[in-house]
Formats: sequence, C-alpha cells, structure tokens
Amino acid sequence: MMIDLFIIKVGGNVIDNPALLQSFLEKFAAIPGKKILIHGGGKIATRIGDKLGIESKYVDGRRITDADTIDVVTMVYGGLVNKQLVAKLQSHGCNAIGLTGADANIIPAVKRPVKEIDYGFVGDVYTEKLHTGPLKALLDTGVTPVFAPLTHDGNGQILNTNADTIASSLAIALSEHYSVRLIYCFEKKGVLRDSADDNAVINLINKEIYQQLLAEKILTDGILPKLQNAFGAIDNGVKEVLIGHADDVLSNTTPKVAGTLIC
Ligand SMILES: Nc1ncnc2c1ncn2[C@@H]1O[C@H](COP(=O)(O)OP(=O)(O)O)[C@@H](O)[C@H]1O
Ligand SMILES: CC(=O)N[C@@H](CCC(=O)OP(=O)(O)O)C(=O)O
Repeated sequence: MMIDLFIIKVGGNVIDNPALLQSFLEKFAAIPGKKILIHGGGKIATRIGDKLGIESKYVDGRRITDADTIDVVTMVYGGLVNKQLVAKLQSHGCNAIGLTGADANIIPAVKRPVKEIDYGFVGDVYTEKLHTGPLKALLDTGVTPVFAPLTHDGNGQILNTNADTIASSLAIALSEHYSVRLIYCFEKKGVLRDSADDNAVINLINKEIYQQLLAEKILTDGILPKLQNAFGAIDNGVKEVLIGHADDVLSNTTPKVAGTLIC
C-alpha cells in the first residue's frame, strides 16, 4: 500500500537556525497530501530558562521538568515555537493548526512514576488511548496539525513529553487508519557512525546493528530517544521510519530517500 500519511518531526537545532528552518518549512509546505508536523524546541526552552534563571537538566535525553520548568516549556513549546511555526507555514500556503496533546484530548499521558530518577512533570504517553478522531477530521478537511511536545494527565496538569515520542506515538496510533512514513528531521544527514563526521551516515539500522552501535557507544545524547522511538514505531505497525536532514524532507517523502532507514 502507498504511503498516505507523512508524520514529520523537526528538532530544536533546526528550529533555532533561521535559514535551515525557512528552507525546511518551505519544503514541508510543498509535501502533497496528508501530513502532520511535530516540533521540539529543547534548545530554545533551555535558552529562555537560562534568561529566567531556571537551569536545565537532562537524563538520557529527557529534561527533568520541575514546577518552574513546566511553566517555561508550556510557554515556549505551546506558545512561542508552535505559533511561530504555524504562522510561517501559513505564509507558505500550508493550512496549519497548532495543537498540544491536551487539545481535543488527543494525547493523554501519565506523569512518569518516580523510580531512581524523578523526572518531574514528564508525561509517558498512553499510545493505545490516543484520540485520533479529531486528527482524522482535520486531515480530511485539508488542515495540517502541528504539535507541540506537551501532553496532559486528564486532571488539569500539562506534562512535558519528548517530541520524538509524540511523533512515534501519533504514528503508531494513526497506522490503524493510514499507511504511515515517520520521518525524524534534524541537522545531521542521518545517524552517523562518527558523530564528528557529518558524512558518515549509516544508511540502514536494524535491531542487530542497533545493539552493536549501543555497545560501541556510538549513540549518545538526543539520538538515543530518536532510535528508541523509531524502533517502537516499527514494532507497532508504522510502515517506514527515516532519520535524516531537515533539508532532505521533501525527497524523503518520495521513494528516493536520503538518511538512515530504520527497519
Ligand atoms: N551517532 C550519532 N549520529 C547522529 N547524531 C548523534 C549521534 N550521537 C549523538 N548525536 C547527537 O544527537 C543529536 C540529535 O539529538 P537532539 O539534539 O535531541 O536532536 P533533536 O532536537 O532534533 O531531537 C545530534 O545533534 C548529535 O549531536
Ligand atoms: C521530556 C523532554 O525531554 N521533553 C523535551 C521536549 C522538547 C523536545 O523534545 O525538543 P527537541 O526535539 O528539540 O529535543 C524537552 O523538554 O527537551
């Protein structure tokens, strides 16, 4: 079956680079058919937190989100970044609508239980409880949903959820109705064998190669949640997952893909 829905995630390093963001959004707007954008913005939240005297801490690529931090990320992801992206997409002729996971109750989550680490107001998504109805309705009217990486607990609490996880959860839930290609866009050409060498792209990663790369400690920081989520998607019905450069987003919606294919 042909791919009939593209779910595309764009990370904070792209959003923070005006030239790269501009070219990414132009290309995203040019993708024909149904599509959803999920954005990060971790870098911007860190910078604005710094200005407010609120320090950022990460464990395994996830932000420790205390009471002050959840306010910062709600403002930055749900406000500044989301609305700027929507306005820019509108200027490129893409009829975008900005959402968080709380809107239309699309992404319910639970506050991550405290084990060795207290992540604070970080939400783990209930993939099986996602409400895809409102999204299908928007897609059917030609509107393009743009998600901030925020979820909610149903009791009035906004939660911070890694944007890669939001993207894979939406891709899994929507795979029931569509044939989905999930594309992670960032500022590198793919998963690299040597993170200092931008051209050392690994074209294909299966579970065996993934285990080897983990053992060799080639994967660190933000690439870890990306790959965990990519495999989670593949294992749960998503047809195709790609990790590639933001500039390659348009070609990555065609059969001629660039970057790292996860299988
Ligand atoms: N082997 C690797 N290949 C590519 N990127 C890597 C690798 N190891 C670590 N990284 C780092 O992971 C980062 C991507 O994660 P992150 O900064 O969270 O991106 P995003 O905001 O797009 O999700 C890259 O910018 C890079 O610095
Ligand atoms: C829980 C958690 O870590 N949430 C992320 C959400 C933003 C994000 O994922 O942004 P990037 O895609 O730009 O990294 C954070 O606050 O950093």
